[in-house]
Amino acid sequence: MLKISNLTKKFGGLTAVCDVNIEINAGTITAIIGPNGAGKTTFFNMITGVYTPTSGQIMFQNESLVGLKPHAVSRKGIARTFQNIRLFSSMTALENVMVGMHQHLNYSVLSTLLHLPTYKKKEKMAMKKAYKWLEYVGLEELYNEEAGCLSYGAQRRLEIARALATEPKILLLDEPAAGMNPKETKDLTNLIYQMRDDLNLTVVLIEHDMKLVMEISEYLFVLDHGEKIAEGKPIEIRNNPKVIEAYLGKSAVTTA
Ligand SMILES: Nc1ncnc2c1ncn2[C@@H]1O[C@H](COP(=O)(O)OP(=O)(O)OP(=O)(O)O)[C@@H](O)[C@H]1O
Repeated sequence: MLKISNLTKKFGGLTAVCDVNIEINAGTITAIIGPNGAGKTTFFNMITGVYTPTSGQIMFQNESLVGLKPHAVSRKGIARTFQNIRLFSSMTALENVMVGMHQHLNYSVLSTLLHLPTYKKKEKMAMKKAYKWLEYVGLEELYNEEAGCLSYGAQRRLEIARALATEPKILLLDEPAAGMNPKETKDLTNLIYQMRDDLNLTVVLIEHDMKLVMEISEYLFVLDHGEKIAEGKPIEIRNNPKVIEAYLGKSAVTTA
């Protein structure tokens, strides 16, 4: 579904992502892991059109994404959440999800300005759909609450609802469990399985919570200093000396 070849991103003299090759199959749950500064978010930013790669190719369902702006990538069916939650904090939960949908609703400028019946009808439909997504992530009772007043776990779920509202084929989650308590993390795990199974979604997550990653991922890619140092199933990654070294230093490998 997603084929990334020889992807590189340089920021001046720093190579944040270096010649990375990754393939992600439809309907899988995949994790991208690696120590801080390994290049994981930069990698997501290239897929989603935030950064243009210095070189390399990103093919999504046999179409190149390189050079597309974020809204165009989203229209192709790739949605994401952010490491630092990016909600409109003074808007309600429902309104935040509606924002996610608007790029898919084609209003003419005139119908928007004049609030013509077509505009009103589409807005009503959007509201219903947004509510459905809130229900899906278990936030329907909080639909009218300001996003900024929601608990941390609820805000992360709201970001997921907003991403789902764009009806993606692939969902990229950047540290979805960061700051969550164990109960919220467990609920998140169930939600990820549910999204894959009910919505046929391909899920790619960047995550530091190793327990979650090892439990949920079918396949993992490991980045370190911008390079892919390993890939495989959880059991292979857990025992890979290069991965242990990247996380814990060389001494951890020699003493293991
Ligand atoms: N816009 C930018 N300009 C310059 N350097 C950047 C930029 N974005 C990222 N970097 C650098 O690229 C490297 C990789 O950063 P990135 O955020 O992709 O790592 P990460 O694996 O997501 O880290 P973390 O787990 O801490 O979020 C880091 O050295 C970072 O400082």
